[in-house]
Amino acid sequence: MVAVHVLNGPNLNLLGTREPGTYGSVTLADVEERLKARAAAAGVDLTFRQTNFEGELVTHIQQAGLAGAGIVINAGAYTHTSVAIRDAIKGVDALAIELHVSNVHAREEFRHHSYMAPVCVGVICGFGAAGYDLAFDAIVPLLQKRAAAKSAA
Ligand SMILES: O=C1C[C@@](O)(C(=O)O)C[C@@H](O)[C@@H]1O
Repeated sequence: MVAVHVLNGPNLNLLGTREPGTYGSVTLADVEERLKARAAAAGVDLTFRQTNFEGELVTHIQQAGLAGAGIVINAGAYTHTSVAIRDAIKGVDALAIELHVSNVHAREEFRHHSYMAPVCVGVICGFGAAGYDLAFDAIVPLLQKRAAAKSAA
């Protein structure tokens, strides 16, 4: 069974009430519930986490990567500031997708740069909370392919 860890960084616990014009009205609990149903239907082991602390997010990445899980990560503002988060993804050789609810490229200049993007498989942004579903649908076949290649080796 493939495993996916959906990791959320600072302020994402406020999704649904925080700047609704930018982030929409869907809450993180709504997203978690939807993804859990999706994962159960697809036979995927899903872990869903949120933290406001950079070091804790690093630990969550390490735990996911070392367990061989794929990572969907919305690191929030740490995307634009954190070398530690990039190093964690790289350090455990994680298969990761960077996710943003908003289109960061249509926003302030400081949101255009991501420390994580070069160590992720790809980036999904600008599709609102539906981006979580898109990322889940994108990462599962990659993990299945990786698992099949490992068992054939
Ligand atoms: O906290 C966030 C949320 C965000 O990651 C998004 O999901 O659109 C975009 C970031 O720039 C911002 O700091």
